[in-house]
Amino acid sequence: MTSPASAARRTVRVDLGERSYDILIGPGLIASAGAEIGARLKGCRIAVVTDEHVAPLYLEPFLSSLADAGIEAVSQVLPAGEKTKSFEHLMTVCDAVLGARIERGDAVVALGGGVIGDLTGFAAGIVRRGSRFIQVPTSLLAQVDSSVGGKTGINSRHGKNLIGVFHQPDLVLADTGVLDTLSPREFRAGYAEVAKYGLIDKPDFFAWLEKNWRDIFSGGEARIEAIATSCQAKADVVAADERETGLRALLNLGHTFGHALEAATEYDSARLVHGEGVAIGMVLAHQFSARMNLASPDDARRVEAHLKDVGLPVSMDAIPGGLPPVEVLMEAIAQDKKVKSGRLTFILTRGIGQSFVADDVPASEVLSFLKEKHPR
Ligand SMILES: NC(=O)c1ccc[n+]([C@@H]2O[C@H](COP(=O)([O-])OP(=O)(O)OC[C@H]3O[C@@H](n4cnc5c(N)ncnc54)[C@H](O)[C@@H]3O)[C@@H](O)[C@H]2O)c1
Ligand SMILES: O=C(O)C(=O)C[C@@H](O)[C@H](O)[C@H](O)COP(=O)(O)O
Ligand SMILES: [Zn+2]
Repeated sequence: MTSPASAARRTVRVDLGERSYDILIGPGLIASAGAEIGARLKGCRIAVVTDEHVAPLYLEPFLSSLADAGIEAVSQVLPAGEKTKSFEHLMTVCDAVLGARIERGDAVVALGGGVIGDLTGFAAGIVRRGSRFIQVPTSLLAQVDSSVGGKTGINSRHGKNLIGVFHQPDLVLADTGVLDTLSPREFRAGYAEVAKYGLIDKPDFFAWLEKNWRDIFSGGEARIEAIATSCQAKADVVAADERETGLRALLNLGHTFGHALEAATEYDSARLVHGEGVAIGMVLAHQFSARMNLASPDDARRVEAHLKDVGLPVSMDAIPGGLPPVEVLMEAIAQDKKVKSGRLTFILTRGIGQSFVADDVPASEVLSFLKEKHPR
């Protein structure tokens, strides 16, 4: 794969019939948000939801871009971090949207990372039985993954993302300029989801990442190329299987283990964030595939080496503060949304870029594998 000639704005279309939408990718999109939104959603008012880290950096520029385009807006700022994906904050967002008399034809905007996107999208999906929704993702993770595809929701004490709806956005504005203020830890976490697309079914993209990841971290054309490639990969899967009846489950590579680890660390972002859980989960998925004689252990070592190179955690013992016993992880795994008739479904692999959906994975095998890997 070669780098593009210029870092100009890119557009990826998510093809879903009457619910199709564009993902605009490039620098300066917050400054031109008013014009982009005004051109598509004529005469709408807007409720913007953001978090306390993003608000001081980007709320005012976003609101003034709307004001310049003659769009009236209200805003709601929430605490940052995974714990915000809760009923309490869902209620706050619904109250703010209704209190501002945002109508169905108006729009609810998520300005922030995946936490704000998932929560706000859920609120937009249920307020007035479905309101228009715009994603303005500000983290790498949100730009390459969570802002696309319409999965929205909150966490439950029974597990991650267990309460939510599918609700597609009408537009995604991914301003790549804002990624310069993201912490290195959060940038790395988002990178795990970028690498995921290579590991699912794009071995050439994974090899390109192994070579070019430093350029992605430092910004410029390689970063935009990686974001656009990721969005296109996700858009293709979502267009083929919007509601995860089959193929879309591939996007869950590393997530069955990762979500169990997030639940086990009580969604404490100081200990583990989603992308870190996915990084550890993808290494575990490759190691488990090797243990089941589906793939070579060399592939698992290659995945581990690359994620370690970029500075991501690659094993459970990298999680600070210890973990509950394996049986607790197994309980979270049993609540995974891919479980069918009580049988576990995992995304396993035959090698780099050869992932597949494995139904009916024996729980006993998973348990003994996790016992080997658990730091105790
Ligand atoms: N719906 C989906 O398809 C999907 C896909 C992947 C992940 N997710 C969800 O997304 C969430 C993780 O998203 P995330 O990694 O963006 O976490 P996040 O929303 O917590 O954002 C990470 C941190 O970065 C801060 N931040 C965001 N943008 C910033 C910027 N430009 N400058 C400075 N700070 C900034 C945030 O305030 C936060 O502290 C998880 O809840 C995960 O389950 C959903
Ligand atoms: O969009 C999807 O489909 C995904 O699985 C993307 C994942 O990266 C994301 O973390 C998603 O929220 C997980 O979905 P879930 O259904 O396992 O909760
Ligand atoms: Zn994810």
